[in-house]
Amino acid sequence: MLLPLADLLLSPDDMAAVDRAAAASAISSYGLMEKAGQAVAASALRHFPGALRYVVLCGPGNNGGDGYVAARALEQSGAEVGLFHLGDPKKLKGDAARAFADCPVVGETTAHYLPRPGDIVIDAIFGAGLSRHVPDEVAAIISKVSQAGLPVIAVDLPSGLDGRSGQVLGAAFRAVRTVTFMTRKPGHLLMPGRDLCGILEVFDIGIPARIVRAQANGMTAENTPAQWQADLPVADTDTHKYKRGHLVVFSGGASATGAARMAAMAGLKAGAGLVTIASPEQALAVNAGLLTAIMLHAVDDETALRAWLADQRLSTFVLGPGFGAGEKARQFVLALGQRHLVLDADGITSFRDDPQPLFDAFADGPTRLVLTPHEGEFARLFPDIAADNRLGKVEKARAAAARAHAAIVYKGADSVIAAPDGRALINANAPSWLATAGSGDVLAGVIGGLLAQGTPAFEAAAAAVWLHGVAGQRAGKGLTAEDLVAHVTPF
Ligand SMILES: NC(=O)C1=CN([C@@H]2O[C@H](COP(=O)(O)OP(=O)(O)OC[C@H]3O[C@@H](n4cnc5c(N)ncnc54)[C@H](O)[C@@H]3O)[C@@H](O)[C@H]2O)[C@@H](O)CC1
Ligand SMILES: [K+]
Repeated sequence: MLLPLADLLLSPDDMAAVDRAAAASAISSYGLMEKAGQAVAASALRHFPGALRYVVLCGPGNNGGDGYVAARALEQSGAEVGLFHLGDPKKLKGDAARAFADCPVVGETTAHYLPRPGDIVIDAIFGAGLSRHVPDEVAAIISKVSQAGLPVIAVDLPSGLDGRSGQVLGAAFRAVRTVTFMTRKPGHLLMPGRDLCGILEVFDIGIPARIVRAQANGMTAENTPAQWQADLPVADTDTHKYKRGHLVVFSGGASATGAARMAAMAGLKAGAGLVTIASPEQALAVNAGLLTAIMLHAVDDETALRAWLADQRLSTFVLGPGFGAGEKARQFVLALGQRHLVLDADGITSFRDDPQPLFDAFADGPTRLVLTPHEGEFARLFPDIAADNRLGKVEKARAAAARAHAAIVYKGADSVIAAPDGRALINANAPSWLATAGSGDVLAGVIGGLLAQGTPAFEAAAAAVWLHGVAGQRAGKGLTAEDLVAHVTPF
């Protein structure tokens, strides 16, 4: 499927390839820089019309080049402009050298910048080309500007932010606005990058969409309905409940049943035709007392589970919420055969020392396993991937998905959903108050509910994360997991 251009996320390397391809197709690269710098100046004038001075900080590459164009445009608008270079501007090359030569403002070295009240700082020090920790000199300017409390407009990316991973390389500006070009980068959505960018503006500087698409690998995007809407179950009028799938949620013991009930209710609300809680005998009474629309079945051990599994209509399972980590969880998971499974929380932890049998059990055919680890659980299942500092959250989730033959929901404020084939989506609709006890149980249930209705694993996981975010927005601040369940609605 052709993803909307606005949803695509290009890594800095992809974007550099776009630049080269644009230049190779006779598009003027200086023309692009001109439009980029003009867009920055326009944004500064529009959003900060009362600035006493626009201070443009220019670095040694094309990000600095955009800054020189912006300084010229601001000067030509009649505004007061201060220009400061990092290093010797005579050493600039290519388009940046030309932008410097075309800039009428006389600048001085960044070390001489003294913040004044009323300054608006335009950060054009580093953008997509930042390749290592910022030098001390830049860290010092960042801290000077932040201590003065001045508003910062970042060109492309706040300097110090890694556009691929969203991580800070040494130190980074905290911008009130970031003006970027053509498409966003993963670092604009991943944390802490998303917070450091402030309000993001994406300007079309005129690179044809076909060039952007050809260079983007098409594999990384924001999680939006366009990615999975077509794969969601369609409610046709002659549907009966068995056609809409039978979801089973495993319950913990008598003192730990709430999580499973939350997941089961969420699965039902996401549209599963039937939902059963598989409960230990000792917890049947407490579960029965608190359930209405959800069925109950006693399952105490692996033998009972295997006998029950003769019913082929039991298509999808959720194991983890409240279940307790240990050998019983492992046995149950490995008994499921060709079924679909959402493995969450304790279920994930149960495989911490020996995950390979889990990965092997779900290796064949279309993806049947969805894993929903938060950061700690991710490190238990994929310790080497978690510890690899060269990888950002997207690359980590992608590597884990390929290894586990599973759709991965790597949870957080910036949940990443990844598929074994390399597709990855970054979710950005979750309100901060969604991080509450039981929230993960609801998410696991929604994924299960969609899987049970035949939505493919990656799409079910991505849609569920998005629906979960919407439910959180609707439930509002101070929500409990029960409120969240009440606000889950199918798309
Ligand atoms: N993507 C596009 O289509 C366009 C991009 N443009 C701009 O071009 C920028 C990318 O330009 P560049 O690739 O030149 O990259 P940058 O300008 O971000 O930085 C590269 C320069 O910084 C140096 N550098 C990198 N990390 C450093 C560190 N930690 N300490 C000291 N020096 C360091 C490099 O050696 C190089 O000289 C974008 O961010 C954007 O602002 C625009 O000019 C117009 C078009
Ligand atoms: K910048």
